[in-house]
Amino acid sequence: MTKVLFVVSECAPLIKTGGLADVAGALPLALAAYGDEVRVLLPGYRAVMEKLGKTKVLQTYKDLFGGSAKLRSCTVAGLDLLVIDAPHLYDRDGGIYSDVAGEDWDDNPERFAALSYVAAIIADKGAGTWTPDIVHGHDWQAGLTPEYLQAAGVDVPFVFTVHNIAFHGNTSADRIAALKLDTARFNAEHFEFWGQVSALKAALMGADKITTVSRTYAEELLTPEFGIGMDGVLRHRKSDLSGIVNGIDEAIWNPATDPNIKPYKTAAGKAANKKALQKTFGLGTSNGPLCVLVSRLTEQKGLDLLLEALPELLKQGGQLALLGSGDPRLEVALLEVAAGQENVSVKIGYDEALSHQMMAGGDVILVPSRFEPCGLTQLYGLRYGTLPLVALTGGLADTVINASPAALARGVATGLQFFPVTSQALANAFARLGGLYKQPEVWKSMQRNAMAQPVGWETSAAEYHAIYASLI
Ligand SMILES: Nc1ncnc2c1ncn2[C@@H]1O[C@H](COP(=O)(O)OP(=O)(O)O[C@H]2O[C@H](CO)[C@@H](O)[C@H](O)[C@H]2O)[C@@H](O)[C@H]1O
Repeated sequence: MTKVLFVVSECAPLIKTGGLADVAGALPLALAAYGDEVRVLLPGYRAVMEKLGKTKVLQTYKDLFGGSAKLRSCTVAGLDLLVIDAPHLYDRDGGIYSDVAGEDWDDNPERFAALSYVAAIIADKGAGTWTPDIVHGHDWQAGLTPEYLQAAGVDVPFVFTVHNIAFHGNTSADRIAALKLDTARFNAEHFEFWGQVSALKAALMGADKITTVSRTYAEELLTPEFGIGMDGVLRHRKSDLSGIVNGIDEAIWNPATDPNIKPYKTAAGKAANKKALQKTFGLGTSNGPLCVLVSRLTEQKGLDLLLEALPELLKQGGQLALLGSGDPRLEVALLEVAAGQENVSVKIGYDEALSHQMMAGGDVILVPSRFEPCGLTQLYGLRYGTLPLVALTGGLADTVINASPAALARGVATGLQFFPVTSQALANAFARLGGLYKQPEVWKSMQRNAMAQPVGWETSAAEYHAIYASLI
């Protein structure tokens, strides 16, 4: 049994802004099946503290980056949590990374340095009677952990997973002392990146093993196009880098038992959900496929490509129901298109229950991302018989079997992929989609394939387990 400390800035069902939280909430439970014991170290944001119930105080810190703090332990939804109760860092209005106006918190470097700093204390002194054999950090928020481990002289292996390389956690060099970092290590071998402090670089240089969330993305990361400045560092660490595809929590995402929908065991049960979804989105009926999209609205997700290719979908009789929030300009652009099209409906906001209803009621889940380390919504789609139409990139390349003539002839297709990732290629894919939708037998067989594809955590949890075992 390996004891693993997850260090992560969000974790479902306590706090979620995106896929990172899903992974942090589901992987510990999947690892338990392999005998690994995971505790999740998480900042005590106001929304988290409200959900904790009874906790036990394991440690107190007089001065954790500007104020006193406590480490609390408790169990929520089967997850063993270690929560940093530090009101000066985490108890505030607004989002977990940004204020009410959407601006990043000025003290984000300190807020997440504190997370990494406490991780090193736990690796050193334990939390109660529990001491980790491995520390496993996720994304830049956990990135300074190896620096603090090193400073404390703690020799616990550190595994780092890249969920999204686009966020570097950079800050100016004049904060080195405030972040309790060692000036002597402000160099290219450690946490310096183009004259700045980079939490991501610290992790990539300091980790014993680096993983990312699909095999294709692990290869893409080595190229300038996808490495977003870190490709050189990653090429340097190539022998320690691997890709492990994400799974989904099959208990929460199960069309046969999902409390948010009219449950179904075969794709035939989707019809009633489609009707309900059209009503929710104010859409009429149509003879084409109902496409759904659930996403953070950022440049990464390719919404602009979708807007350009949309006329072809509508020409095929298709409909679009979209749920998302993020970039205000994208929000406005999407709402404007929806206002002028009876077959397009957009809801701005974050709505977990509605996202389930969209998986159940949609014919197609769209993921036109420019880059996608893994992607989770296409996996939900597969499980719900909602065929993914995705860009051929990252995890989308690894999890969807394109309806090519060969795949159709062999009866193995589960969705559609388009490449290059351009609006023209997406429009072509919509034309292909229209053709497939008009062939009910082909469509039904693709739905059966999709629903039969394994999308759980078993295989991937075994791969993480093997990495931990290789380090101790
Ligand atoms: N408005 C909304 N309402 C309700 N639910 C919403 C929502 N917007 C997004 N979601 C949910 O948030 C999650 C998004 O996860 P993704 O993996 O698709 O992308 P994300 O870029 O956040 O994750 C990053 O990390 C994950 C985890 O490793 C990688 O899969 C991914 O490629 C990488 O970019 C899904 O569970 C989705 O349903």
